[in-house]
Amino acid sequence: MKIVDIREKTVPIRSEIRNAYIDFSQMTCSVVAVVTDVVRDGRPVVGFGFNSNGRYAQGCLLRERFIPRLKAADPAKLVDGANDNLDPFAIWDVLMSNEKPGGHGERSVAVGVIDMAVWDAVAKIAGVPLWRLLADRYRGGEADARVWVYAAGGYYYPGKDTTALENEMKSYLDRGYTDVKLKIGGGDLAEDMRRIEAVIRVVGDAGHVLVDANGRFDLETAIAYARALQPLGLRWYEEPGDPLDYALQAELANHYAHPMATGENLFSMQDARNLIRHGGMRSDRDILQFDCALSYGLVEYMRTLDMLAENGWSSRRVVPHGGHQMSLNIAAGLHLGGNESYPDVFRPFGGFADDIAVENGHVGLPQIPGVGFEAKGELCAVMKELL
Ligand SMILES: O=C([O-])CC(=O)C(=O)O
Ligand SMILES: [Mg+2]
Repeated sequence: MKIVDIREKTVPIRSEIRNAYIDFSQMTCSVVAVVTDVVRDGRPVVGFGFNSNGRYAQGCLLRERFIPRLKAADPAKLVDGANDNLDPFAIWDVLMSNEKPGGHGERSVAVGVIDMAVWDAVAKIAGVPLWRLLADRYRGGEADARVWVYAAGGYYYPGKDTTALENEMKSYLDRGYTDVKLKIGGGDLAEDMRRIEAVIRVVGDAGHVLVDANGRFDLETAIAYARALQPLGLRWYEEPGDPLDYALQAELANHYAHPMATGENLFSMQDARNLIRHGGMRSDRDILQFDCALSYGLVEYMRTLDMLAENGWSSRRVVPHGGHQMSLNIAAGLHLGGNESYPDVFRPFGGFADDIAVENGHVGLPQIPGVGFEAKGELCAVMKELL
C-alpha cells in the first residue's frame, strides 16, 4: 500500500468577526487530500485534512517542504505492518526530518494538516470511525459515546449591540447547547462586564458561561478582570495573557480561584510542557486547549497527553480549541473533557456531522469510517474539489 498523491489548496474562511486580538477578514485555511492506492467500496481511499482557524493557510510550506518530503520517501517505510495500514508515526518522522527543534512557528500547522489527512485515511483503510480506532488501539476499546461541546461565539462584530449578543446566545441554547463562550478584551472592562452579565441573564447560570480574552491582557489588566470576574463564578476565564507568558499565567492563579483555560496557541509538546512546568495551571480545575490541527497533529498530541499524564493531569481536563471533527474524534476516543464548537462561524470547517444534533450540551459521533467528513455535506464538497 502506498500514498500515490498529495494535493493541497487554500480556501478562505473570512468573516467580519473580531476577537480582542485579530479580525478574521483575511483568514484562510489549507485543505489537503492524501490519495492512497488502497481500494474500499470500489474507490481509492483518500484522507482529508485542514487547519484550524487562527493561523493562516500553509500552502507554501506544504508545497515547498512537507509534501515533497513525503512523496520522496520510500513507501515501504510509511507502512504499519502490524495493522496493515499507513503508519502516522513513521509518516510524522519523515515530515519532520531535517527540522531543528524549537521555534514551532507555522510548520506545526502544515504538519498538522497532513497528519489529519493521514489519520482519516488510516481509519478509512481500517473501515472504522477514527474515534473507534483510537479507543481500540490506545484506550482498551473504551470510547465515550457522547462528548460535551460548548458554543463558541460572542465575537465583536460591526454594529453588534448587547441585544444581538443576547439573541446569538439564545439561539445556541435553542440548538441544544448548555454552555456558551463570548469574547472579552475587545472593549473596556465596564463594557465587557455589561456584555457578560447580559449573557449570564440569558443562560441563567454563570457556571455555563465562558469568557475568552485571546491573549490580549498585560498582567495588570488580567488581574483587574480576574477581580471583576471572581464573584460571578464563570465556567472558565480563557487565555488572559500572551500564550507564552507563563509567569503571567502563574501569577494570575494567585488572583483568580475559578477555572482558567489556555493552550490553543501552544504548538508542541515542549510548549505544552512549559505551560505545565511554569504556568501555574491547576490540575484540579484548569482547562488545557491544545489543538492538534495547529500543533503537529495527533501524533504530537499523543505525546502531549502522555506528558500530561506523567505530570498528574487527567485527559479530562483537556478541551481542544478549534471546533472541528478531528478533535471530536480524539475527545471520544482518547477520553478528553469535551470539545469546542462554533455553531455559526468558520463554516464549513467548524461544526459536526449534518445529522448529529446537540442535545443537552452533548453530541454523539458519526459512525462512518474516518474522521466523519463525508457526513458533513458542505465540508465534503470543499474537500472533493481537490479530487
Ligand atoms: O477567536 C479565536 O481566535 C478563536 C478562539 O480563541 C477560540 O475559539 O477559543
Ligand atoms: Mg480561545
